[in-house]
Amino acid sequence: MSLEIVLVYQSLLGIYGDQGNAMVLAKRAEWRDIDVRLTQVEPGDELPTDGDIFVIGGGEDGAQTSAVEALRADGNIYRAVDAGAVVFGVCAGYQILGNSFGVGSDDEPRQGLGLLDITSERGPERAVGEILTRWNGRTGDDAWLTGFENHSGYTRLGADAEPLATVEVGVGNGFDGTEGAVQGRVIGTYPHGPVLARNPALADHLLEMALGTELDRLESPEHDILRQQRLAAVRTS
Ligand SMILES: NC(=O)CC[C@H](N)C(=O)O
Repeated sequence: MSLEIVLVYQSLLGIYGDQGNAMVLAKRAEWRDIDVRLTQVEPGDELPTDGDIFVIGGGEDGAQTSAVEALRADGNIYRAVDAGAVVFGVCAGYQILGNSFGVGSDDEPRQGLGLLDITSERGPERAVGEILTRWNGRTGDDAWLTGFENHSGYTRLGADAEPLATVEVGVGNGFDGTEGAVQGRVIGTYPHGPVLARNPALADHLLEMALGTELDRLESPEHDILRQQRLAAVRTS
């Protein structure tokens, strides 16, 4: 089995450490003896149309506008999604996957990529802090998702997108107690952390979607302890 992970536009969307999501995906695949290639693309480079998982991170309002313009001009993200790629966007990377986002200096809605049926606009107050959600459709300990959020934009879901999770602590999408969105193989979420380091089951879910096969669980007691610490911290905050 082989897998290409594509880390998109670190120069624009690299300030929240979400590149760690690409590293977590690569490591968890490697630990299972999957042949992994991690490709970084910057504005001006063409995105590979045959990438398996595209990872997009958080960034500032202006940078996310530049990123969406470059991605639209490139166009290959659409070809990759049509070919079955998984796309995972965090915060600004989540908002730009939607139909529009209005979080710039003038709050004017900017056109998104339209890969998720969501719209984002400035919320009543900036959401900053630890977030705890329950992953919809999952049970057990893996269903708890933790991270930290830091965003002004709040997000409404349209009919074609399903929420990823339900908020227990924090703001998430902001309007209705939901967090993140899923539409086919495109997933967006607000938490940083990196979120896939905090929530390995979500990382494995992306790998399984991309590979089209179920993966064996990886035993990692250190990660389990770290995860329990993060869960305890947010529950008592
Ligand atoms: N952390 C982020 O990526 C922030 C995204 C966006 N600029 C907002 O404030 O909503």
